[in-house]
Amino acid sequence: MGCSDDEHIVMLPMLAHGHLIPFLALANQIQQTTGFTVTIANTPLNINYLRSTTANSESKIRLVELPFCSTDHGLPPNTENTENLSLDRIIDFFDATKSLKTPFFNLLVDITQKQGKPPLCVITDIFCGWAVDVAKSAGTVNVTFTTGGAYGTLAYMSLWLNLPHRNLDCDEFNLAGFPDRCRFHITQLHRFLRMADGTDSWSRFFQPQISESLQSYGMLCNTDEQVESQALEWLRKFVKIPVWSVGPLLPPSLLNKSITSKQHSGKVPGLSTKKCLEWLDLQEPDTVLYISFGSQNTISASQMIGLAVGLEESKIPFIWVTRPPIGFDLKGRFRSEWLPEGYEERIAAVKKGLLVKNWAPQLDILSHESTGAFLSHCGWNSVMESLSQGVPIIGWPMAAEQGYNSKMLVEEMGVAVELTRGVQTSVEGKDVKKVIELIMDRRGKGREMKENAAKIGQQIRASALVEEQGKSLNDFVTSLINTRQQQSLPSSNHS
Ligand SMILES: O=c1ccn([C@@H]2O[C@H](COP(=O)(O)OP(=O)(O)O[C@H]3O[C@H](CO)[C@@H](O)[C@H](O)[C@H]3O)[C@@H](O)[C@H]2O)c(=O)[nH]1
Repeated sequence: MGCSDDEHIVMLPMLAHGHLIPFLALANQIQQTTGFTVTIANTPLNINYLRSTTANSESKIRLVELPFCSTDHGLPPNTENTENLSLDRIIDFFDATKSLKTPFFNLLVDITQKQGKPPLCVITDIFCGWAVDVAKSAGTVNVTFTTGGAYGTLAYMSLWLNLPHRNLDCDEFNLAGFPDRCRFHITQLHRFLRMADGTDSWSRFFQPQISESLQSYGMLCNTDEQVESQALEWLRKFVKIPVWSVGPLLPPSLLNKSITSKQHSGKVPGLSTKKCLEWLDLQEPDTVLYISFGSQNTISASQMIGLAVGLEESKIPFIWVTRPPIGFDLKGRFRSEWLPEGYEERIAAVKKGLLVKNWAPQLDILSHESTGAFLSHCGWNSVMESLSQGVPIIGWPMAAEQGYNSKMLVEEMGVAVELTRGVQTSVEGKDVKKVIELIMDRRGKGREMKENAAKIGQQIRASALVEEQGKSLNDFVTSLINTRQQQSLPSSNHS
């Protein structure tokens, strides 16, 4: 490869749970594959969080704090993460992250002085387009990392850069980067994107950050060449910079399918993990519906009632991660009045349902043999975790690129059915019951989805092995080193 292990790569994830974790997983892969020093920079509370998740592991990743004061930007004290921020404030928070520019530059200068050469590259989030210039000023290059998949990332970028839904009379439209057959629908767009016109605060943040990030040396995408071959082809054409697929970055515990409470993922299970696994052990294989909306989303109060009614009427066993509905403190106490009267007692009495407050051991649940389907907001990590276990999905996309992930799962992969979109729709018990019956049906459409998910699951588990991802990472690192060597040659050698 023509490289030495004294190389250094510096990473900067966006300040959000769904981004920190894939960055950490990528950092570990790079470290294991290349032996390079890898530093992750972020704000103090996020570094603390990363430190706590790596405390008992062998991780050799360096974690460096960058100063950030949320109140300087009119945000609540100690806001360093999108979690618990209302949607209206998220764009102010994203905007505030641009203040990391100077501390990040100073970190690169410091590393350069100590090592006698600049880092090989910096790997930053797709929302940190400003890092392209910072990397250049520090004598290195920026590589942009998308924590989403190829299809979702392409749709997200193209929509923000082109705003094709503006000035249209109909609700369906084509999108640059996709073939004509992939028609998009206005309801697949998040509320803020739907209203964006290029002058609003969301456009003013996303348009320059995305277009600047496309000036990077290359892009890393959290997906696999086999799983998203077509979408990767479209993405490469659109971004016009090299794209390396380095994913899906899944925890090793998911790579061996099917565990029960007796052979759980290795850690000593916490109380909630133990409870969930023991409950799952009581159920028949492939019968349980798992319901969760990721790390930071919840649904509206009326949707919660509709979902509860549908679950009860369908009579299937389920585990539901419940959070206070929209408008209430997400970390607050869950009140029984948010569910139909006597609900929790009734479902507990018939041992049909388990409500887990706020956070569940998702990986353990999805890899349990009793789990048969997942009602999900279609965040990319949830999608890959579910499919890696051959578990088909009921889509309920809410924000970010989730609507496009869901579209791909339904139209391209045949592994999902959509229940609804967003948090403003009305969800009726009978509609919930209908999609559950469809996905749990082990004949017809349900069986087809299950079989497709099983096939994709095999591909994902094979490609998520360290050696497989190592190939793509080696390729990426070799390209960086060759480019640096070519650039340091005397100019006469270029001619
Ligand atoms: O009760 C829970 C809920 C979530 N998780 C874990 O939290 C992660 C959630 O990630 P994801 O499904 O991607 O959802 P978000 O946290 O909402 O992810 C954000 O980041 C993703 C990656 O960029 C995007 O695809 C999403 O749209 C964006 O909302 C997964 O690893 C889950 O296993 C749990 O372990 N327990």
